Amino acid sequence: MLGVENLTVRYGTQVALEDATVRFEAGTFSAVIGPNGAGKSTLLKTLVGLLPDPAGRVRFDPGHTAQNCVSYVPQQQTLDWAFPVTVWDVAMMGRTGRLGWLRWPSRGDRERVTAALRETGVYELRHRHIGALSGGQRQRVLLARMLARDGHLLLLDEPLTGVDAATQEQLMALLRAQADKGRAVVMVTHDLEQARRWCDRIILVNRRIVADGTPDEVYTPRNIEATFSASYLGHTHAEA
Ligand SMILES: Nc1ncnc2c1ncn2[C@@H]1O[C@H](COP(=O)(O)OP(=O)(O)OP(=O)(O)O)[C@@H](O)[C@H]1O
Repeated sequence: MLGVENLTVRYGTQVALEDATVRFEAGTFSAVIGPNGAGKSTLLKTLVGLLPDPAGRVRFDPGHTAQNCVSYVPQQQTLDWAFPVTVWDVAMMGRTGRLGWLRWPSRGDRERVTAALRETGVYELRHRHIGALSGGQRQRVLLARMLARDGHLLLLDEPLTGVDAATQEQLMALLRAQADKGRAVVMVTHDLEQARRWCDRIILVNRRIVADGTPDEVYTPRNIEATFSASYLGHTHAEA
């Protein structure tokens, strides 16, 4: 459905991602896993068109574009939760593409948003200001916006962060169901165990793609060490 070929992304002189080739298929739930600074968010942002791709390494199947098929859920902490809008407004952005009334929502839009808010369990909170939500509720609202958009490819950057165990289970089941309905779901996560339980496919990243396959294929001591060891040592020194 969508892939990158030999993708290298630099911020100035720093290489965030090097020679990455990966393809995401319909009906599959993939986890992108790696240490802090490994280039995971960079991969998602390139797929969704938020970073320039001068070499044209992002490839969609015919008829698909980032605009018509991708739903992207950024990291929660990158958003401005003080913005004066309600839960309903944010979910409606999934339909209209923006806040405000530049495009008046149709009845179909309102029905889709209602269904998405019910599916994620925040319909009762629809009139509430987004600043007055807990971390888990915020994540549900972002998922509602994603569902309302009806994309074929769902990209989520650390959806489990700041979410309690019971809510994590619900979110994972919801994403699994989306993949089972034929969507391609891609989640960045630090949680190796949740990824093993719910995902078909694991992609280990540490500036390069270290491994790509089923959890059993990918979770070998050698791959885990190649992905995490150097960075963990680096963090330990930095924090000491
Ligand atoms: N806008 C930017 N300008 C400069 N450097 C950046 C920018 N965004 C990311 N980087 C750097 O690129 C590298 C990869 O960052 P990225 O956010 O993709 O990592 P990540 O794997 O998502 O990390 P984390 O798990 O901490 O969210 C890091 O070294 C980061 O400091």
